[in-house]
Amino acid sequence: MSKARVQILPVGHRVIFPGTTVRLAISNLSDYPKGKKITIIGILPHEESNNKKFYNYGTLMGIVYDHPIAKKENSQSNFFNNPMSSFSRKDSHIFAIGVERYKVLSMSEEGKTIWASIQLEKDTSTEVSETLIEDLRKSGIHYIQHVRMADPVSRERIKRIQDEKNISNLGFYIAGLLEISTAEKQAILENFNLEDRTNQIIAHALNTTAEDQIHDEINKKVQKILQEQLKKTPKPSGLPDMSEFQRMLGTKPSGTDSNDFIVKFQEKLNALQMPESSKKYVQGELNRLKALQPTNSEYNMIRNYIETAVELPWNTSSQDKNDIDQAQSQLDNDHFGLEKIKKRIIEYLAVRGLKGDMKGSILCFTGPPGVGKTSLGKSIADAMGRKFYRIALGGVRDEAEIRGHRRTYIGSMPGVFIHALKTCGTNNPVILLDEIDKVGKDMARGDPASALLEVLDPSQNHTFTDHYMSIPFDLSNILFLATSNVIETIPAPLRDRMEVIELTGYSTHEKLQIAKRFLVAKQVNENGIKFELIDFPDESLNKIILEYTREAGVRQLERSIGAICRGIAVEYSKALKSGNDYQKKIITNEVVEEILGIPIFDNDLEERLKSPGVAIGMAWTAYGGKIMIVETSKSYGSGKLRITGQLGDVMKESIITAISWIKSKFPSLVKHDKNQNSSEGFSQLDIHIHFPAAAVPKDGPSAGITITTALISLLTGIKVRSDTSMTGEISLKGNVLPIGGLKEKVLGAHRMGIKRIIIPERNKKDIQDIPDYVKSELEFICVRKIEEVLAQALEDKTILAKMEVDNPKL
Ligand SMILES: Nc1ncnc2c1ncn2[C@@H]1O[C@H](COP(=O)(O)OP(=O)(O)OP(=O)(O)O)[C@@H](O)[C@H]1O
Repeated sequence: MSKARVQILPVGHRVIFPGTTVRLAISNLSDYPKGKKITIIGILPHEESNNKKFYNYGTLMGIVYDHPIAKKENSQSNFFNNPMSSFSRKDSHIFAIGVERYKVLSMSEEGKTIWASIQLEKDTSTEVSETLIEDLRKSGIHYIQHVRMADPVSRERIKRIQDEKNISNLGFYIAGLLEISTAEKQAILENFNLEDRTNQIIAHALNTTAEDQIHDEINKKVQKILQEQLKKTPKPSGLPDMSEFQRMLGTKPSGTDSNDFIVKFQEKLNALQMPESSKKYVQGELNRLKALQPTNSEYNMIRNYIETAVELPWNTSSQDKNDIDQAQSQLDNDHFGLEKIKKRIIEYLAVRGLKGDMKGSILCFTGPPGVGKTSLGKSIADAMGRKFYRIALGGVRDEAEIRGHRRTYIGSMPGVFIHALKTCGTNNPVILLDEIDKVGKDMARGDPASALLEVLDPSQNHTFTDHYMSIPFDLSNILFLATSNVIETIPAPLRDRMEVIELTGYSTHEKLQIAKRFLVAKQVNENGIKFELIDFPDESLNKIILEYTREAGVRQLERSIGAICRGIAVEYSKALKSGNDYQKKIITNEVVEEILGIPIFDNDLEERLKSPGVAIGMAWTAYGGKIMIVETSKSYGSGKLRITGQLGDVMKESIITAISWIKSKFPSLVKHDKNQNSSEGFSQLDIHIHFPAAAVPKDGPSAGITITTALISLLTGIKVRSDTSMTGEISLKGNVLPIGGLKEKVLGAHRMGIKRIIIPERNKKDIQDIPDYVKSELEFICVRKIEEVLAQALEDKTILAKMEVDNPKL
């Protein structure tokens, strides 16, 4: 092997092959003058990861004057005959053509120039079959046609590939075109077995083509070439494994896992008991999958489809328990109280069990958050021995989320019901449609409510066809339940399909029982503490209920108990680590404050009603009933009325009505001291009426009597009782008119420690809906006229006598 000493031109991450021409940027052109002796340079690329480290093999280049692409073949053949015959220079670039590969023996730096003593290297084996040469040409042309076709010189390149007689140069030429990494190109350069290298180049050319997502047909050609290759050439050592190419191409040979899943799909499909027409459809898709190349854009989509289809529980169901006693004890074990609701659930389950189908209305648990709607659903599933799945409907705006996307859509998926069935693995789960009142109606993307209706309709749902699946699936074995916060916003056709079961908020007493019997145990367990090591006395649980939560349900209460348990868990694990004994921890009020911080709510109504002009009303909200304080104030002025607290129009009208009534009934009260003789009344005063929690919008007529009472209290200076709350609309004549949502309002007031409740006489009948333990702790005062309200609510009843004196005729 001939040795030489040459100047080295570092070329970064470029690998230049023998036989290829390149344009190189040169920093100092004068180093390469025409006719100067240095005419050969060594090109040595850096290793990709490290700019300082050169590869050991490079290509010896001759600098050429006439650019071979411009000067066509003559110059090139001249050059091959005599590399030093022609040189080119142009601006700060030179053109150079690769001649021979070399190995670096040693390197040295002299000033800015790098020198290396090198040894030229030739192929150790030069034997290649005609077919391999043909395959090389085909793969090169194929690569250009499908990856580099946009290049303006692609036709010349194809011609060159067709014409090149020197197989080594042909391979290097193709390798030079490939968009592969420096390391991969360098590996080709350093391969001195011609046949091996040729195979290597073919593999890269085909692999890159496949990566570029070319058409199916081309893949088939690729596959054919590879198969021929496999048959004709015994695998030389060092040649990458063909199956590896095929893996890269995504065309795995048989016997590998890509075929395994097809075989598995087929087996599963054969075993499935599903309608014949559906089976045929899935079989059709499976046949398509078998014929497709994995690189085809549809391949994965069809694969996912078949996977879903064969995994759906076409014929798998869980055995119903149908044991009413067991169902009753399951419900009792999971929930405190809720007797009426449990009774209705048991009836429902008994009827379902006898009829043997799931047709009939759907139970919809309605009520404030955290009152156990979801957990009742779970208990029902457990009682029946069925799987449970919750679908959060809140915010579903797109029909496709229910009915699935058509498969033409990229990233398409089945709808929530098919997904639920696949997850459950049985075709008769209990599916809870959570927050059915929040199902949006968005005309732009279909109507999810009507899609839902189809799912729930027993006359249609046995052939529910999800758009993604395209084949019907029988949903009639599913037991549907629903939850909602309010009934009013459930789309009417859906509401008609449901039997509404109302859950009201819990009283303080009930919350305490729920906490003691369920929540503490649950949280202690979830936080890894031993039950014997923690004691929650009633007093501290009550503290949490009253001072840290203000809710109808028990969600926040459960969270607070959880937070305390976590605090104790930290102490406990520290003690364990240091080997100390851990004494049973009693959660005193102090511990509660230590962990939860200072109390969030002060429930001292007495304090708030210390001055006249404040009265307690009651409001109904989707989150449960609550008390609503009305505050009023007066100042010298000109009859201005200011109302704050985000009130709706109806509520504002109540204020006007209240003022009119006061003006007509109480002329002397509204006269201001400053001008005793004026008959203008309010005209001497500015009145401000405020409803705290200003950020929450409020509306409705039921605050009428509360506003009137607050104003009378303000004008007379007589305080309103702090143990009394009220609700009722007021008419201009001072009649108290009935209101809605009494039960929730009363429960809300009861939670806040109210003892007396003033309600319209015509709402008396609603008292029966209020649980007995709440009734037993409350005094209900039913009224017809506002005068009765005042007599009951104000601390001093003499106001009534004053009214009569003031205006006996009215
Ligand atoms: N009566 C009860 N007895 C025992 N635990 C209860 C009772 N009511 C509620 N819980 C518990 O309170 C927590 C909250 O209940 P759940 O999640 O079922 O409320 P929800 O009414 O479904 O609320 P949302 O409307 O926000 O979904 C659960 O841990 C549940 O077990």
